[in-house]
Amino acid sequence: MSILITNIKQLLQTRTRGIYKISGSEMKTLPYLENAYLLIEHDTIVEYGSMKNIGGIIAEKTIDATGKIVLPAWCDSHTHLVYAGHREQEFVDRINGLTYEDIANKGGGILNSAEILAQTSEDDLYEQSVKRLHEVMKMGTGAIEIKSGYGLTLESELKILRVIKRLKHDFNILVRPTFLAAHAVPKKYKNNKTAYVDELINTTIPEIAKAQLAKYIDVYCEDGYFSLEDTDRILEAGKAHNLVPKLHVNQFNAFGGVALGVKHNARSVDHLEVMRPEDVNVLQGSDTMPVALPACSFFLGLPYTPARTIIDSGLPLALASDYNPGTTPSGNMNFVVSTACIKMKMTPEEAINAATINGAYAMGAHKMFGSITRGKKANVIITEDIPNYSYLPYAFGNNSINTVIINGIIVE
Ligand SMILES: N=CN[C@@H](CCC(=O)O)C(=O)O
Ligand SMILES: [Zn+2]
Repeated sequence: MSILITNIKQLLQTRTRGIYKISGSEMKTLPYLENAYLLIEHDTIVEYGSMKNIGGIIAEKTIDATGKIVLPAWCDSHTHLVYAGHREQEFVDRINGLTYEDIANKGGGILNSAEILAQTSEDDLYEQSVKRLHEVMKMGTGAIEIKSGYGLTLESELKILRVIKRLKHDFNILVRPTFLAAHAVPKKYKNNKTAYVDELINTTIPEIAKAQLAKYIDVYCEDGYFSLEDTDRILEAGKAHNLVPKLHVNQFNAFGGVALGVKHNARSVDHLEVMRPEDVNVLQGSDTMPVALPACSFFLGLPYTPARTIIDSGLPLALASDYNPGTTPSGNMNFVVSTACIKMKMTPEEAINAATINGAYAMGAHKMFGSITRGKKANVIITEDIPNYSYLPYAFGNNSINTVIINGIIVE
C-alpha cells in the first residue's frame, strides 16, 4: 500500500539520517517544510518535499492535508500500560490529605496494584491492556515502552511480560518491553528487602532473560524502595544477562541515582522531579537520556522536572507519559506536550523534539522512529485544520488529531 499526503500546511521534524537526539539550544529548532507532500510505501517514509516538486507521483491512496499539520507520531518511552484494575480510591484519599507516601506505607500504591494483578487472569490482563494501547495509538503514540513491575513475583512478572509480548505481536506498533520487578518490596519481604533483591538477582532475572521477554531492566531507586546499593546490584545482574538499564530516579529524593545510572550507561534516567546541580552535571557527555514525566507531576502535585536547567545546560531531554494506575492514569502524549510547555516552560519546538526524536532515543528506537526521514518507519500524525504547530500544545485538552498512521497503516 502506498499513501501520498499532499498540501501539508507544515511538515514537522524533517531530518536527514544519522541525527539521533537533539540537545541543549538545538532543541529550540524544529525543522519543517511548508506546503509539502509526504510519500509512504508499505511501512516506510520514502520521499517528502515541497508541493512545487511533487512531479507525477501516483499512490494507491491520497490524503489531502490542506490546512493540516503532519508530524512524527509520539514516541512514549516510559509507560506501565499493562496493569489490572484502577486506584481511584487513592486519588480520593490524596484529595482528602494523604500523601503518595502515606498511601504506600498503608500497603496501597504499587502493592495494591500487585494484589489486583495477581488475582487477574492473563487473558483479562491482556484485554484491559488492549483497550489502553488502542486508545493511546488513536491519540498519536506510534512507538511505546511498556514496563512490568506490578507482578513482584516471578510468576506474575512473567504474566505481565507475556501480555506485553502478545500486544507486540497483535498490534502494529513498536513495543519495547522493560523488566521492573524492583518496583516495590513485596509484603512477604517487608522486613527483609535484601532477600528480595537476592531473589531477583539469583532467580528472577536469569528466568526473565531465558524467556527473552525484556530488552531493558528498570529499578525504582528511591527512599523506601531500592537504595543505591540495591540498584547497583540489580543493574549489574541485569547487564550480565544483556538487559539494558533504565531507571526511575529522583522522583522524591536526590541521593546519587542519576550518577549511578550514568555509571551503568543507562539508556535513560526518568522522573527527575528533584535535581541537584551535581545530578545535571553528571549527565554531561553521557549517552543517558534524561526523561521528564510531567503528567505524573500534574496528577500528584509534585514539582516538575527542571527542564530549563537541564536544556539550558546543553543536555537533551525526552518527554514520556508514565501511564500507570497510581501516579498517571493517562497515556495522552498531547497532554504531556502541553503540560511541558505550560508548566516546565519548554517551547513548543523543544516539547515536540522531546516527545518524538528524543523519546525514540530513550527507548533505543531512534534509528527508525521519531523524525520525518527517508527510510524511517511511516509513523505520522495528521492534525485537524489548525493555524500552526504551536496551537497543538496551546489548545490543551483538545484532541487536534485527525488521522494517525503507524507503520504505514491508518489507525482505525
Ligand atoms: N514511581 C514509581 N512508579 C510509577 C508509579 C507506580 C504506582 O504508583 O503505581 C511511576 O513511575 O510513577
Ligand atoms: Zn514509571
